[in-house]
Amino acid sequence: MNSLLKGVNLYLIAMPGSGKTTVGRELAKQLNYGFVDTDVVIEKTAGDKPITQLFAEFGEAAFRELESNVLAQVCGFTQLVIATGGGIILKRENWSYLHHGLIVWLDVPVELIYSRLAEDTTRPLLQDVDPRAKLRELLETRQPLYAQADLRITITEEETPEQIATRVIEEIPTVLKQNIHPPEDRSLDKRN
Ligand SMILES: Nc1ncnc2c1ncn2[C@@H]1O[C@H](COP(=O)(O)OP(=O)(O)O)[C@@H](O)[C@H]1O
Ligand SMILES: O=C(O)C1=C[C@@H](OP(=O)(O)O)[C@@H](O)[C@H](O)C1
Ligand SMILES: [Mg+2]
Repeated sequence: MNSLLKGVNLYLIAMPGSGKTTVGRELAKQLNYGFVDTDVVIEKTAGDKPITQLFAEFGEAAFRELESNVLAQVCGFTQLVIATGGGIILKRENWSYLHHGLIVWLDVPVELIYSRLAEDTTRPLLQDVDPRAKLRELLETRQPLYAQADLRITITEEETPEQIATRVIEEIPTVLKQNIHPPEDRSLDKRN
């Protein structure tokens, strides 16, 4: 699979709590790829400030700016699995970066996300009086955007991160895009 992908990055998109970070780490291991989590890079860039603090101090718009900057940097590298933040799909400019690689949507039912994140305080957008309703509301706006992924992986409750990663890898050949060039081809593009 690694040779079939030829270094092309995988970008995981999905609702918060869908397992982008967890499955992404496992995917990288199975593919012998590097792993990057855009949220972690954002926190480091901001001097090790947690995402919740960045939202509280500077607001969501400032966070989104940082997120786009990080994505732009990361997509210059190859052989990476990139776990994005759930809202990365909101900005049109981000799609031009995501399309440098193969985009995978981890489609997880709201109820399963809710059960996973019930005790979690690290997702500022879900610190709501009714997090279940908030999740539904977020999904309603975002679903058409997530649906623009190259590959949709519908996830059930029983699957471990390892099993999901294996399934992603098995499905990649069905969607390898003609227009995705392995990194070594990019210089040829410039000459033509
Ligand atoms: N396949 C899975 N089975 C059980 N728990 C999972 C699975 N994937 C993720 N989780 C758990 O769900 C929570 C959210 O996962 P995370 O990887 O942080 O999601 P995201 O990065 O999409 O927000 C974490 O507590 C994680 O351990
Ligand atoms: O859905 C969102 O808008 C967000 C998701 C979070 O990442 P995860 O999807 O990894 O939870 C993080 O980027 C931030 O809290 C905003
Ligand atoms: Mg994450």
